[in-house]
Amino acid sequence: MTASPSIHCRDLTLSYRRHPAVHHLTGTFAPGSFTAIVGPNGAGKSTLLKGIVGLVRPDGGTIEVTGARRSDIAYLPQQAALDRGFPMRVLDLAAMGLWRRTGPFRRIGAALLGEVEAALDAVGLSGFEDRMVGSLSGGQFQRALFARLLLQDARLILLDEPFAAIDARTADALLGLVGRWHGEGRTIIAVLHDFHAVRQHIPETLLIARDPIAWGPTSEVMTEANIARSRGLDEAFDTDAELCERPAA
Ligand SMILES: Nc1ncnc2c1ncn2[C@@H]1O[C@H](COP(=O)(O)OP(=O)(O)OP(=O)(O)O)[C@@H](O)[C@H]1O
Repeated sequence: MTASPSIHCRDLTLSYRRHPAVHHLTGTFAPGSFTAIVGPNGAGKSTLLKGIVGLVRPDGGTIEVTGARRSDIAYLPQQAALDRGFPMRVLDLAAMGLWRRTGPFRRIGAALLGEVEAALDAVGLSGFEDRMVGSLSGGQFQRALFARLLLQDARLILLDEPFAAIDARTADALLGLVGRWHGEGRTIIAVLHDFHAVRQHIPETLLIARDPIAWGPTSEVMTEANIARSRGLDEAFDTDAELCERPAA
């Protein structure tokens, strides 16, 4: 396996129409680290992931991804951002994860088909291959997306609320899968709202409320004092707020 990717943020500000959603963030997602991004609604968590994949450009500071090309990042957006109406079988959705290896519009042979079936089996979706994605429940759809991630075999994986609106058993199964990816040396970042799961399973945490509150080992970051501070900055994004005039460090 190649070296694990890392991400360096230096005085990073990400904004919408110059109103900052992520404000002066400095720190590193280390190679092979597994980090939760936690914070109140509107704290800039999704925006930070979008910044890492290049969907939102910094208007202050920098983000540097080392050890992976942006096109090689596996990024799972929030479910709400995904269109499930597209007529596609579960098998085809999962097989999209092979895109880097097969290129677009190539038929997949028996060996790769076996890999797709194995990935669906790993997420508990054996027997669902020919179902249309629109007919799946929310949790089954999430499992299918994880099968696609498995096949993508990326070294850098970004997950935006991957366990929202799914039952505890499915969340546990998928969290176990993510834990295995971490064990394989992949670098993983997950936006999560379940503090209990974060404390139990995720070694590193970035707590953010537009401005960074704390970043480091989860037990040091997820203190009552830090969480209270983040709540104090709740809904920090305000379209009437002053534009960010603080010069980059
Ligand atoms: N496309 C956009 N245009 C304008 N403002 C946006 C856009 N996307 C997000 N914002 C604003 O930026 C701020 C940060 O949003 P973001 O989605 O990053 O928050 P979040 O921490 O992921 O929140 P949640 O927990 O509610 O998903 C919010 O106040 C949001 O309203």
